[in-house]
Amino acid sequence: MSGASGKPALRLGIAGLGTVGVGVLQLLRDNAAAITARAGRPIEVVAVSARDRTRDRGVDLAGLRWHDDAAALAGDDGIDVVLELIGGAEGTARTLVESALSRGRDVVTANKALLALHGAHLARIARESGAALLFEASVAGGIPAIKLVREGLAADRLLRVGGILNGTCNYILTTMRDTGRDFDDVLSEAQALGYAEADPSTDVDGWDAAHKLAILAGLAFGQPVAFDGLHVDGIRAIQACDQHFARELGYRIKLLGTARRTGDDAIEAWMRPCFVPKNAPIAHVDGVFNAVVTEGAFSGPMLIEGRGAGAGPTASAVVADVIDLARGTALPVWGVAPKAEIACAPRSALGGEYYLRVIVRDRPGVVADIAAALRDAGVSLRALSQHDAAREPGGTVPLALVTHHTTEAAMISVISALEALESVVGTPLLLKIETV
Ligand SMILES: NC(=O)C1=CN([C@@H]2O[C@H](COP(=O)(O)OP(=O)(O)OC[C@H]3O[C@@H](n4cnc5c(N)ncnc54)[C@H](OP(=O)(O)O)[C@@H]3O)[C@@H](O)[C@H]2O)C=CC1
Ligand SMILES: N[C@@H](CCO)C(=O)O
Repeated sequence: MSGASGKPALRLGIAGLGTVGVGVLQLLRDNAAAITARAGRPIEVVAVSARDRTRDRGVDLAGLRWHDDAAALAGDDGIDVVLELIGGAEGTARTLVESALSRGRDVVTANKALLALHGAHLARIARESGAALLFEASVAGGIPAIKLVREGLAADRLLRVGGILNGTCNYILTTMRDTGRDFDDVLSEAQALGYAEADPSTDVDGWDAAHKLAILAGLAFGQPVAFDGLHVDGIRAIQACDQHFARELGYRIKLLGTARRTGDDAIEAWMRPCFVPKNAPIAHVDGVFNAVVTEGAFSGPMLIEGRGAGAGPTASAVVADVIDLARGTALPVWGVAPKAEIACAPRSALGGEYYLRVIVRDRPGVVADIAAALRDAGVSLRALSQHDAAREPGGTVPLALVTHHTTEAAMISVISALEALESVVGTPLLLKIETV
């Protein structure tokens, strides 16, 4: 088939017919005329694959070739572009993408784990074969984060990228803040509402957001980031008392990612819950919303907020990539010719102001012991607060400490010293204070 332009249709093969795959089919059908006009040619789905052929997916699959083995889409010569919408850094998704790229077939994917862990390798395959690999949907769903960093800011020297990159965590932290409820309780609600997976660890332990941060950092700094050096903390340790202290001290708690240039060939990158000043724009990105933050030497600071997940927003990003391919626009994976991976600074090299929450047995001398641990590590205190209403029947009570600027190495040594004290219960919680 060819369109009014006389150009042949771009033929798609879709692997994965879940939330995103079905969303793409629906978007391509519902918005076909506008998409054809923008792409300059028709876009046609010709083949699909998923695990269960018999499942009713609420979309009409009549006339589409079905592949039981998704990896076979890579060798289907009736396809111009493979859409990998299965997920996972290994297994069928990886095999399919590698195989399609090495045959010179263009690939569009929403798979952040695959890009974060194997992006350098995939970029090499794509470069050798001349295939394009596009992944707009892999970061922050419907927000055009990749286009912002790789194209919109292509002329700039980016100093920092990051943001709130996981809607599940942002929903949980926002609900904990607004209701005073505990993490486990709100997580169960998020699962019931379909925001969090039955196994929520990829989201709540910070990995999903860290994958997205690694991709943004790779684009911002023009070379893939060695993912195993990225410092990742999730939100499981946040308690209702931490939300209380945040409010009292003038902050909000956000799972925040930052990758920052620290030298010509050096970056720091971390994904962790942080205190952010309550008046900062990012403090008001709430619920399931995501925000992408950039800071350029020329463009200055920027924040874009939007929906980071769901069928519609994610499909919009996937199809935008398809339109680019239909127009003949495709850039190198990391925006420049492939380079070696860049390492992140170790955690001990990080620094800043910190919030430290300690559960203590409330008796004379406890604060003196804590002050001694801070003194011994050379850490200066800015504020101290006790949450008396949260006193447990056994006499334990949460204490919050806010430090002046110090090193993370010093805070790690403070925590070790505190854990050795008989008057300290459990593991203290350390959160970075980030002024974004
Ligand atoms: N959901 C979202 O909001 C977002 C998702 N993404 C990413 O998009 C991708 C897809 O996510 P999502 O749609 O939510 O996932 P789903 O779990 O909803 O769907 C996954 C699909 O992949 C199919 N599948 C699984 N294993 C295989 C296999 N071995 N061979 C063929 N098909 C297989 C499943 O088949 P079957 O249906 O038969 O079981 C299912 O149709 C992931 O990389 C995800 O991280 C990115 C941004 C947002
Ligand atoms: N699970 C992710 C969406 C997929 O990227 C989130 O909660 O933001």
